[in-house]
Amino acid sequence: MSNVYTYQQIAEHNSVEDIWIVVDGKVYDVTKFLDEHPGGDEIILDLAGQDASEPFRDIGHSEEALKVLNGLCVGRVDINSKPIEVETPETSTQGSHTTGGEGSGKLVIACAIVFFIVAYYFANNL
Ligand code: HEM
Repeated sequence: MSNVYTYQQIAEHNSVEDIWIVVDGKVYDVTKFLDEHPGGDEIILDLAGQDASEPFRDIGHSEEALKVLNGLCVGRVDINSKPIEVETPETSTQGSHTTGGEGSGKLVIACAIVFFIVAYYFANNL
């Protein structure tokens, strides 16, 4: 595999539709493998467009995993390029903005006010 890519070029492949990762100086297109990954897609998405050598090794992937990885190779990293910060893609489970906490806080205050009004009413009428 003779294609050589800089970290800048690799970082551009960081969306769910097009995702590359680096393992030990080689570049892998994991787009199609994402759904099949036994460790889940999120874990790979977090490393989209970046060097995943350490996390990949830390998991202790099997020989079988290494074979799959080999089949996904699209080139190698330009040795003169330096790793850069990459924004990881949003997934459907992230980024949901709930206002439930704030809403229930207001409800507690409203209940407390009602409680004190009722208590005041009874205290003055008994
Ligand atoms: C393209 C790269 C990758 C390939 C081809 C791959 C392949 C596999 C395969 C085949 C397994 C099943 C167990 C085994 O055979 O070792 C597996 C499990 C796993 N992988 Fe990956 N993996 C990749 C990248 C990663 C990365 C970057 C991480 C994260 C940091 C990761 C985390 C995991 C975890 C946590 C499991 C364990 C799942 C379990 O046993 O519950 N993988 N992977």
